Amino acid sequence: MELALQVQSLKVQYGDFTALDSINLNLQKHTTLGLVGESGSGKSTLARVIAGLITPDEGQILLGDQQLKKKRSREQYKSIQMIFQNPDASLNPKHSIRQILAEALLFHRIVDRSQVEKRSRELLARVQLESRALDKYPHEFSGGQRQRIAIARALSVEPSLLIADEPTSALDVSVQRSVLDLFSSLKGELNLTLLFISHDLGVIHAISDTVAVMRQGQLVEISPKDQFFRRPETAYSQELLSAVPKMPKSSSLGGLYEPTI
Ligand SMILES: Nc1ncnc2c1ncn2[C@@H]1O[C@H](COP(=O)(O)OP(=O)(O)OP(=O)(O)O)[C@@H](O)[C@H]1O
Repeated sequence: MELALQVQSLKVQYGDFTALDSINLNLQKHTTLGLVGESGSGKSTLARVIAGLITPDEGQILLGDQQLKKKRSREQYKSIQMIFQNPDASLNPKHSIRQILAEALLFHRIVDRSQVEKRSRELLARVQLESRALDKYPHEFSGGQRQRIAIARALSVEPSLLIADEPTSALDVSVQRSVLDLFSSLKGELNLTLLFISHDLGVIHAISDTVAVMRQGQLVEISPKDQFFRRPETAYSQELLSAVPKMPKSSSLGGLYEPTI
């Protein structure tokens, strides 16, 4: 299997504090890596370094076989897109959805001007929104709809890696499931390579092929999903799993996972 991403000996300091320490990680193309770990363990920092929003103090990142330099090219920035917990982080409130999508499509030269409208409609259909959304502004949508628009914007530039950092945790419980289902269907339809961060092990179980566990700035386990949920390698992973309450299968996202230990 081909690698989409390689992270090698990555280190990030915030002043004297080491937020990431000796991180090594490979991500296979067209697979989903679920990243878990307690609050403050460094998950968002790792996501931001990979997306090029933070410069690491040491180590390197390869996208495909290309090493990403400190100053990335426009093409390299485009290739890694990020979905944030709060969709407003990537949606300009002063721009209509038509402008938001057109800007991304044209800036990265994905299509020429004559194709923008058609492609924008297709993108909205992908995230299960109607074309009339194009004339509206972000504040006219619910949180779940705004997250769908942020997903459409990220997909518009055809990234080779999509990073989703807690993309459902700011949403009402009632819409979390539908946004998660959208990720699952996009994953299949578009053959996405996805780095998915969540503190919710039910969500991680539903979406991941591989699970990576962070603790205090280090990666302490990387295992195939089934192995992680059946026989976690470390005592820390076991602790995370045993903290999940048992729920009936149909009750909620948490019910997607029933602990077996
Ligand atoms: N800009 C910053 N300056 C200083 N310290 C920071 C900065 N950003 C994050 N940190 C610290 O680095 C550590 C890792 O933070 P990070 O946000 O990566 O963790 P996380 O695992 O994503 O946490 P959460 O699940 O709560 O989002 C935390 O201790 C945090 O307080």
